[in-house]
Amino acid sequence: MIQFKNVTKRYKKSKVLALNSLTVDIQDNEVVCLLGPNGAGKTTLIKCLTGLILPDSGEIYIQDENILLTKNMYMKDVAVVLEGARNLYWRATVRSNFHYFAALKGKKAIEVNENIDKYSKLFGIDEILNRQVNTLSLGQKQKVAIVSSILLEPRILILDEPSNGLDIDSKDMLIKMLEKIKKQLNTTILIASHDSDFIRKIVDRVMIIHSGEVKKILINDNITNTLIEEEYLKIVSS
Ligand SMILES: Nc1ncnc2c1ncn2[C@@H]1O[C@H](COP(=O)(O)OP(=O)(O)OP(=O)(O)O)[C@@H](O)[C@H]1O
Repeated sequence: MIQFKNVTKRYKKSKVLALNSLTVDIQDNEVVCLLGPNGAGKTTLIKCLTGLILPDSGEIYIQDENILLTKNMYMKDVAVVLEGARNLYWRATVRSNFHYFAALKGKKAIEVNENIDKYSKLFGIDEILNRQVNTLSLGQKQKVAIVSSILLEPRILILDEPSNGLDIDSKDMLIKMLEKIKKQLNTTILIASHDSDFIRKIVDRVMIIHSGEVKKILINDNITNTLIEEEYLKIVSS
């Protein structure tokens, strides 16, 4: 379980209170969407969870371990896929990217080759392993970015606007891919997205964030686009 307990972050330069005593739990193997307007605090929350910034106060737990005290949890357990596959080197091949990012987490090529084969086959990218990333379509890049992030089988996967720019087929492919990751790797998946149609097809819960607080949690029990949008507008305009 991931637990945010009274997490507060005020940026010194802008003096903006980006997280305001935010408290929320995310269960193991759950797919959760963070939905909120620009400036709501979604990226700040993700940055705190990945160790890129430290909150001013509060606690963040992964499996009962306070990660603000034991920073080694970040590298091992949390993987992030940035928007637009920005976490790939576009001039390198797919395989070189996999080796490079595994090396950053302390793994030699020989230690990840088995997982490269396994996950490339599972997600249908084995044919493009030797292609340079900049020759791939956006949908293929997104697949590669996700496979790169799960090679070391993280406990938590965070995706920032993963459906941006994808056509209907590629979005369906992404949904199937995330379902497989959830099922086969038991990963907890956190998605920041504004795409309500994509969200309703994949998530267990939607957390609506505004002014650095979780204002509402919707459980995905036959949730509709309209319901997500209505609840969102109610909170944003209140
Ligand atoms: N490095 C920074 N320095 C100063 N202020 C910042 C910084 N990063 C974010 N902020 C401010 O903190 C608030 C929350 O920003 P954050 O990026 O977390 O929002 P967000 O919900 O991710 O927005 P978006 O949907 O636009 O990405 C905003 O008012 C933003 O201007």
